[in-house]
Amino acid sequence: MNKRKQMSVKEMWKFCLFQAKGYRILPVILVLGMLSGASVVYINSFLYAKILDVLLEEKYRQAATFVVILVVTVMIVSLISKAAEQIFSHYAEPSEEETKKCTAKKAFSMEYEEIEKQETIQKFRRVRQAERGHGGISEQCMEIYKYFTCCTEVVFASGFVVLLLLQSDWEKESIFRFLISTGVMIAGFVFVLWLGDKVSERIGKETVITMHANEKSNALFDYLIDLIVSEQFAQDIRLFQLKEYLINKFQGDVIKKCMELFQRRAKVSGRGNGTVAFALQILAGITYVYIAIKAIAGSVSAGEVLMYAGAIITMMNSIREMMGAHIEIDYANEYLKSYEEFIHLPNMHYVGTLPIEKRDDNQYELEFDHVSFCYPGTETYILKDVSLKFKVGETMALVGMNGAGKTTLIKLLLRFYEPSEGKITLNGIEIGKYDYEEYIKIFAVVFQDFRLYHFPLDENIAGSEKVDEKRVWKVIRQVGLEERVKKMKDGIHTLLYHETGDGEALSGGEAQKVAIARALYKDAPFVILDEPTAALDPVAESEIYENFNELINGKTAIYISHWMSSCKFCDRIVVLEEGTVAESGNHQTLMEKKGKYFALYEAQAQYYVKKKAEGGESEIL
Ligand SMILES: Nc1ncnc2c1ncn2[C@@H]1O[C@H](COP(=O)(O)OP(=O)(O)OP(=O)(O)O)[C@@H](O)[C@H]1O
Repeated sequence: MNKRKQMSVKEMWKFCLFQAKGYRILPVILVLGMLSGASVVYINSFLYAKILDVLLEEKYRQAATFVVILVVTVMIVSLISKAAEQIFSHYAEPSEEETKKCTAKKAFSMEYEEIEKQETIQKFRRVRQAERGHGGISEQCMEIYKYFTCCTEVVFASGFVVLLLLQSDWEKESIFRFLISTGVMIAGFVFVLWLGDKVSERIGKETVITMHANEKSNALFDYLIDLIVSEQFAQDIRLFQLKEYLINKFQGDVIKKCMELFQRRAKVSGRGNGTVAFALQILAGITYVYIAIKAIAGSVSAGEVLMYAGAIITMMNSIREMMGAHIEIDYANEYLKSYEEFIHLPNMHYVGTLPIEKRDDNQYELEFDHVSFCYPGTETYILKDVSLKFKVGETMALVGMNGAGKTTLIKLLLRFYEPSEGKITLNGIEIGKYDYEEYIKIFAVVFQDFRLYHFPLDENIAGSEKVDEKRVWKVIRQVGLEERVKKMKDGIHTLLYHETGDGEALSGGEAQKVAIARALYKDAPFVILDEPTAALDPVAESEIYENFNELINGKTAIYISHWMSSCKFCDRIVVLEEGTVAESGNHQTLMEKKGKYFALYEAQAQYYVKKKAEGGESEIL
């Protein structure tokens, strides 16, 4: 494993200042909080010592005065410390939400190709994992705040130790003994601080290893939990009796390995913390002996014994807390690195800036010019030297066997991927040169594996919370869903499905109609329908075909289907075979040609033949 770079104190300070951007008061709050938080204990120790000393001297009035000073000072300083902490966390908290929003924004705006990559998924998981556990940005702020407070406490405690060392009665104590004991104490402190740093680094390393392993196991856990609540899988799990199989996955290797790492981390942490605690205890012992010697020699009073002992205990706690904070900071630092990396992942194809010319006549011409393509990381060409022109206002059917490359061709058109060879142009300009957001607006697409969101129906159709209700009703009517929607409990505002509340479920065909309605609502000049009627009943399907021209309303339409009779209404049919254009023409010419299209049509027709005149064509019902 590479040596990780720990966050230095300077970096921590810079981080706090970075967070304070826009809140100029924050560094002042930080310093005030640090000083007040660290001083409370020492004010206590100091004044207790004073009270004890004057009580022993039977100066009760003076003792009462010290008590009042103690109460008032501690109250004021504690209030300042708590207020500073609150203000700091108040400003740090929103930054957490901000990072979540930024992560989601980045993830949603990433190219499809990037989202498919394991590497990206892993980076995203890392960010999510850190957001879910420790390591968020606000937590980082609070840990740094805590770390600085502990450091200040240690500095104050060191001041007390120096005070203790200097409080010598030189007539009774030899300079030699003073130097030896001072040397031992300083060496002890330096050693404990060094040991604490090493141990926190080691535990930090283990934490990060565990965290990385936990990403995998969390991903698996999330998936398994999704399976439990998914209606889609609920049937299969019961029908195929997958209960045992899935329960075993909860105890699978990935999860076991993660548990082992958690145990190992606990061991390392237990051992490390134990060692530091032991070293601290020895150091405290030495210091107590030192204080006792001084007390016996009469160099320090009873109250001062109490004060120094209190300071030593506080310092031990501060060192322990400092270590804990350092581990958390280190861990959160790893998260922040992942976050930075993720947010700054470059966008590959979205670099184009040309605006799309707004045309009322929809004269947009798309062309595939000798396009070949293989998916990233593979060597098999899925499309080979495809040249195609999409004529304005034309309806074109794309047919071919499974895996012929039909959907791939559409994905290239939508810039989900870039062609490996050749180019795709819009009105003569390569599509990559256009601004992506504008480019994608000219397409309304229904994919075969479309998804509806578990949000209200109208928002699903409009793709926004701002809904033009008239238009929603229009497209609902066009796809034949009007009666169904009228029966829904909140009409077009009805929540779909159950994931985000008590929604209404749709049948597969109804969902497909909503997906088509969504495409129609977009009112884009290009309509792409990939197997748009696969889930529709025969009546709904024939209605869609009969009204197809009305539905697309003179737009350019690309239509993928395995149902050959539904291609007949298209102006042009393109047959893809193993990634190449095998044939192109209208139904009549292709049937007369008796080539691939004819073979596909006839293969289907034999089951649904209406009539077959001698030597003539069959007609699929
Ligand atoms: N993301 C991907 N990475 C690698 N290969 C892929 C990817 N997506 C699809 N393929 C491969 O590309 C080939 C063509 O797939 P495509 O989905 O374009 O076919 P299709 O003609 O639409 O098929 P169908 O009629 O079954 O929908 C398939 O062999 C498939 O395995």
